Amino acid sequence: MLEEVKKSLESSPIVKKGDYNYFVNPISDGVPAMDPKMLRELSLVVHKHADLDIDKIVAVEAMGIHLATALSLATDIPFVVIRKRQYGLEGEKQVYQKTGYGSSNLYINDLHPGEKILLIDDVVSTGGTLIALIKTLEDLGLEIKSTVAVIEKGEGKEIVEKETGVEVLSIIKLDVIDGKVVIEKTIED
Ligand SMILES: O=P(O)(O)OC[C@H]1O[C@H](OP(=O)(O)OP(=O)(O)O)[C@H](O)[C@@H]1O
Ligand code: HPA
Repeated sequence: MLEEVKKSLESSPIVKKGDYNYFVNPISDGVPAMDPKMLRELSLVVHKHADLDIDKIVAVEAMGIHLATALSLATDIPFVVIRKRQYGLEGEKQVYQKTGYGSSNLYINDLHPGEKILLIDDVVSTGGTLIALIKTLEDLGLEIKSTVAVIEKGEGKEIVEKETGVEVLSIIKLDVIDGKVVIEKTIED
């Protein structure tokens, strides 16, 4: 399992965003094109390891959406997207997100106290995004049954777990070393 995913990640080009070494890959960017086999495989692995006793899958825009869609199709569980767009709907909650190379506001809609959720995103790196979201979702009274970051870059998972007390399920751990993606482990190893 995950051999194609590992190969694809290892061949990711690295681009600089300021000082930040940003890898470009189908999972995290949709560039180059995603092989559906790879997406199916990732969805299967999440399916196997995550707690799916949930009401909703919650995707983070933009690059959690395809992962949530694949999981939703495989499980028949509905998904909702935490958007970068503000709608001004009643109950909409704004969250400030800061990453290693930028920041923006995120907007939470259609999540209600007591609902059980799986939160999914493509990458955890500085942890800024997941920390802000987990804290807000808990304040809103949501029960986070699983938090999935398909790719764990550097110390992202530990940072989030230390700051929130919530476990992060990561499928592949990697780092960017000397201008290359180095895979450190996968959940299947
Ligand atoms: O752990 P962090 O340092 O917070 O980084 C992780 C976040 O960065 C990326 O999002 P980005 O804001 O680039 O948006 P995108 O999904 O629209 O590419 C990624 O999709 C995560 O949401
Ligand atoms: O290096 C990265 N590549 C793609 N997406 C990301 N999100 C945070 N860091 C990265």
